[in-house]
Amino acid sequence: MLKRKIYPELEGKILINSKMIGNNALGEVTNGVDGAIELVSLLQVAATDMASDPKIHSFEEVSKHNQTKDCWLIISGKVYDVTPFMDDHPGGDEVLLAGTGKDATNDFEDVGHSDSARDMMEKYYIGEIDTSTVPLKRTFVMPQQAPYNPDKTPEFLIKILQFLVPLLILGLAFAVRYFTKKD
Ligand code: HEM
Repeated sequence: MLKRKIYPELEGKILINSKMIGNNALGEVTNGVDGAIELVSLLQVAATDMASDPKIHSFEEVSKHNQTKDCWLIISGKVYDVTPFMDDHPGGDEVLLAGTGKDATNDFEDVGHSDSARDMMEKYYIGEIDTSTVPLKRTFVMPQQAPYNPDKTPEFLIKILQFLVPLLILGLAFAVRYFTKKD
Protein backbone atom coordinates (compact mmCIF):
# COMPACT_ATOMS: atom_id res chain seq x y z
CA MET A 1 0.00 0.00 0.00
CA LEU A 2 1.21 3.45 -0.85
CA LYS A 3 2.23 5.68 1.99
CA ARG A 4 1.38 9.18 0.93
CA LYS A 5 3.86 11.79 1.93
CA ILE A 6 3.50 15.48 1.51
CA TYR A 7 6.49 17.65 0.69
CA PRO A 8 5.51 21.20 1.54
CA GLU A 9 9.06 22.31 0.88
CA LEU A 10 8.53 21.42 -2.76
CA GLU A 11 5.66 23.79 -3.18
CA GLY A 12 6.30 26.57 -5.59
CA LYS A 13 9.86 25.57 -6.39
CA ILE A 14 9.75 22.32 -8.19
CA LEU A 15 9.00 22.74 -11.80
CA ILE A 16 10.43 24.70 -14.62
CA ASN A 17 9.58 22.96 -17.85
CA SER A 18 9.42 19.53 -16.24
CA LYS A 19 12.86 19.86 -14.69
CA MET A 20 13.04 19.81 -10.96
CA ILE A 21 15.19 22.30 -9.20
CA GLY A 22 16.31 22.22 -5.60
CA ASN A 23 18.71 19.47 -4.57
CA ASN A 24 17.30 18.91 -1.12
CA ALA A 25 13.89 18.15 -2.42
CA LEU A 26 15.24 15.79 -5.07
CA GLY A 27 17.42 13.91 -2.59
CA GLU A 28 14.68 13.45 -0.05
CA VAL A 29 12.10 12.28 -2.49
CA THR A 30 14.18 9.82 -4.47
CA ASN A 31 15.25 8.06 -1.26
CA GLY A 32 12.08 5.99 -1.14
CA VAL A 33 9.91 4.32 -3.74
CA ASP A 34 6.77 5.76 -2.13
CA GLY A 35 8.33 9.14 -2.24
CA ALA A 36 9.23 8.78 -5.88
CA ILE A 37 5.66 7.88 -6.75
CA GLU A 38 4.41 10.74 -4.65
CA LEU A 39 6.84 13.03 -6.38
CA VAL A 40 5.51 12.02 -9.78
CA SER A 41 1.99 12.87 -8.73
CA LEU A 42 3.16 16.09 -7.13
CA LEU A 43 4.96 17.02 -10.29
CA GLN A 44 1.93 16.19 -12.38
CA VAL A 45 -0.30 18.34 -10.21
CA ALA A 46 2.21 21.16 -10.28
CA ALA A 47 2.67 20.82 -14.04
CA THR A 48 -1.08 20.85 -14.59
CA ASP A 49 -1.45 23.86 -12.33
CA MET A 50 1.28 25.74 -14.10
CA ALA A 51 0.02 24.86 -17.55
CA SER A 52 -3.62 25.61 -16.89
CA ASP A 53 -3.29 28.61 -14.64
CA PRO A 54 -0.59 31.00 -15.71
CA LYS A 55 -0.80 34.46 -14.24
CA ILE A 56 -2.39 36.88 -16.67
CA HIS A 57 -0.97 40.39 -16.60
CA SER A 58 -2.51 43.46 -18.11
CA PHE A 59 -0.45 45.61 -20.46
CA GLU A 60 -0.82 48.57 -18.10
CA GLU A 61 0.56 46.58 -15.18
CA VAL A 62 3.51 45.25 -17.19
CA SER A 63 4.31 48.70 -18.56
CA LYS A 64 4.88 50.03 -15.05
CA HIS A 65 7.95 47.83 -14.69
CA ASN A 66 10.19 49.93 -16.86
CA GLN A 67 13.32 50.52 -14.84
CA THR A 68 16.72 48.90 -14.55
CA LYS A 69 15.81 47.64 -11.11
CA ASP A 70 12.38 46.48 -12.17
CA CYS A 71 12.11 45.47 -15.78
CA TRP A 72 9.38 43.37 -17.40
CA LEU A 73 9.17 42.46 -21.05
CA ILE A 74 6.42 41.14 -23.30
CA ILE A 75 7.75 38.69 -25.86
CA SER A 76 5.47 36.43 -27.94
CA GLY A 77 2.53 36.87 -25.59
CA LYS A 78 4.53 35.96 -22.51
CA VAL A 79 5.71 38.22 -19.71
CA TYR A 80 9.30 38.08 -18.46
CA ASP A 81 10.75 39.72 -15.40
CA VAL A 82 14.32 40.26 -16.60
CA THR A 83 15.38 42.40 -13.63
CA PRO A 84 17.99 39.87 -12.44
CA PHE A 85 19.33 39.62 -16.01
CA MET A 86 19.90 43.32 -16.65
CA ASP A 87 23.60 43.32 -15.80
CA ASP A 88 24.28 40.02 -17.57
CA HIS A 89 22.42 40.53 -20.83
CA PRO A 90 25.04 40.38 -23.61
CA GLY A 91 23.11 43.03 -25.55
CA GLY A 92 23.20 45.39 -22.57
CA ASP A 93 20.50 46.66 -20.25
CA GLU A 94 19.55 49.63 -22.39
CA VAL A 95 17.99 47.49 -25.14
CA LEU A 96 16.01 45.61 -22.51
CA LEU A 97 14.79 48.88 -21.04
CA ALA A 98 13.88 50.10 -24.49
CA GLY A 99 11.73 46.99 -24.87
CA THR A 100 9.47 47.89 -21.93
CA GLY A 101 6.03 49.43 -22.31
CA LYS A 102 5.45 47.69 -25.62
CA ASP A 103 5.39 44.30 -27.29
CA ALA A 104 9.12 43.57 -27.57
CA THR A 105 8.66 40.50 -29.78
CA ASN A 106 9.98 42.15 -32.93
CA ASP A 107 12.96 43.68 -31.11
CA PHE A 108 13.79 40.28 -29.68
CA GLU A 109 13.37 38.41 -32.98
CA ASP A 110 15.22 41.00 -35.07
CA VAL A 111 18.39 40.30 -33.10
CA GLY A 112 18.20 36.60 -34.00
CA HIS A 113 18.66 35.27 -30.48
CA SER A 114 20.21 31.82 -30.20
CA ASP A 115 18.42 28.73 -28.89
CA SER A 116 20.34 29.01 -25.64
CA ALA A 117 19.05 32.58 -25.24
CA ARG A 118 15.53 31.23 -25.77
CA ASP A 119 16.06 28.47 -23.19
CA MET A 120 17.28 31.10 -20.79
CA MET A 121 13.98 32.96 -21.04
CA GLU A 122 12.13 30.30 -19.04
CA LYS A 123 14.00 31.45 -15.98
CA TYR A 124 12.37 34.86 -16.20
CA TYR A 125 8.87 33.80 -17.25
CA ILE A 126 6.21 35.18 -14.91
CA GLY A 127 2.98 34.74 -16.88
CA GLU A 128 0.99 35.63 -19.94
CA ILE A 129 -0.12 38.98 -21.26
CA ASP A 130 -3.81 39.78 -21.53
CA THR A 131 -3.75 40.47 -25.25
CA SER A 132 -6.97 42.45 -25.15
CA THR A 133 -5.17 45.13 -23.11
CA VAL A 134 -2.28 45.56 -25.55
CA PRO A 135 -2.75 48.73 -27.59
CA LEU A 136 -2.93 48.16 -31.30
CA LYS A 137 0.30 48.64 -33.17
CA ARG A 138 0.65 52.07 -34.62
CA THR A 139 0.43 51.60 -38.35
CA PHE A 140 1.76 54.06 -40.87
CA VAL A 141 -1.02 56.17 -42.28
CA MET A 142 -0.37 57.82 -45.61
CA PRO A 143 -0.52 61.57 -45.11
CA GLN A 144 -3.49 63.10 -46.85
CA GLN A 145 -2.53 64.62 -50.17
CA ALA A 146 -2.70 68.39 -50.24
CA PRO A 147 -6.10 69.27 -51.63
CA TYR A 148 -6.18 70.38 -55.25
CA ASN A 149 -5.80 74.15 -55.32
CA PRO A 150 -8.37 75.65 -57.61
CA ASP A 151 -6.87 79.12 -57.22
CA LYS A 152 -4.89 79.52 -60.43
CA THR A 153 -4.02 83.20 -60.04
CA PRO A 154 -0.20 82.96 -60.26
CA GLU A 155 -0.34 80.63 -63.27
CA PHE A 156 -2.82 82.92 -64.97
CA LEU A 157 -0.65 86.00 -64.38
CA ILE A 158 2.43 84.28 -65.78
CA LYS A 159 0.55 83.35 -68.95
CA ILE A 160 -0.61 86.95 -69.50
CA LEU A 161 2.90 88.27 -68.90
CA GLN A 162 4.32 85.73 -71.32
CA PHE A 163 1.99 87.17 -73.92
CA LEU A 164 2.35 90.83 -72.99
CA VAL A 165 6.13 91.09 -72.60
CA PRO A 166 6.95 90.26 -76.25
CA LEU A 167 4.22 92.65 -77.33
CA LEU A 168 5.73 95.41 -75.20
CA ILE A 169 9.20 94.76 -76.64
CA LEU A 170 7.79 94.85 -80.15
CA GLY A 171 5.96 98.12 -79.41
CA LEU A 172 9.13 99.57 -77.96
CA ALA A 173 11.10 98.54 -81.04
CA PHE A 174 8.56 100.21 -83.35
CA ALA A 175 8.55 103.36 -81.22
CA VAL A 176 12.35 103.59 -81.30
CA ARG A 177 12.40 103.05 -85.05
CA TYR A 178 9.71 105.65 -85.59
CA PHE A 179 11.50 108.32 -83.60
CA THR A 180 14.93 107.58 -85.05
CA LYS A 181 13.53 107.81 -88.62
CA LYS A 182 12.12 111.28 -87.95
CA ASP A 183 15.57 112.44 -86.88
C1 HEM B 1 14.15 37.46 -21.77
C2 HEM B 1 14.64 38.18 -22.76
C3 HEM B 1 16.04 38.06 -23.31
C4 HEM B 1 17.02 37.14 -23.10
C5 HEM B 1 16.98 35.92 -22.19
C6 HEM B 1 18.17 37.52 -23.93
C7 HEM B 1 19.36 36.84 -23.99
C8 HEM B 1 20.40 37.14 -24.82
C9 HEM B 1 21.58 36.34 -25.00
C10 HEM B 1 21.89 35.03 -24.30
C11 HEM B 1 22.35 36.97 -25.92
C12 HEM B 1 23.72 36.48 -26.48
C13 HEM B 1 23.57 36.05 -27.92
C14 HEM B 1 22.65 34.87 -28.10
O1 HEM B 1 22.87 33.85 -27.43
O2 HEM B 1 21.70 34.99 -28.89
C15 HEM B 1 21.67 38.16 -26.30
C16 HEM B 1 22.16 39.09 -27.20
C17 HEM B 1 21.51 40.23 -27.56
N1 HEM B 1 20.27 40.64 -27.16
FE1 HEM B 1 19.08 39.63 -25.87
N2 HEM B 1 17.86 38.66 -24.60
C18 HEM B 1 16.58 39.02 -24.26
C19 HEM B 1 15.85 40.09 -24.73
C20 HEM B 1 16.33 41.01 -25.63
C21 HEM B 1 15.57 42.12 -26.14
C22 HEM B 1 14.12 42.47 -25.83
C23 HEM B 1 16.40 42.80 -26.96
C24 HEM B 1 16.01 44.05 -27.71
C25 HEM B 1 16.48 44.43 -28.85
C26 HEM B 1 17.69 42.13 -26.96
C27 HEM B 1 18.81 42.53 -27.65
C28 HEM B 1 19.99 41.82 -27.76
C29 HEM B 1 21.11 42.24 -28.57
C30 HEM B 1 21.20 43.54 -29.37
C31 HEM B 1 22.04 41.24 -28.46
C32 HEM B 1 23.33 41.16 -29.27
C33 HEM B 1 24.53 41.40 -28.56
C34 HEM B 1 25.69 41.25 -29.56
O3 HEM B 1 25.80 40.18 -30.17
O4 HEM B 1 26.39 42.21 -29.70
N3 HEM B 1 17.61 41.03 -26.14
N4 HEM B 1 20.48 38.26 -25.63
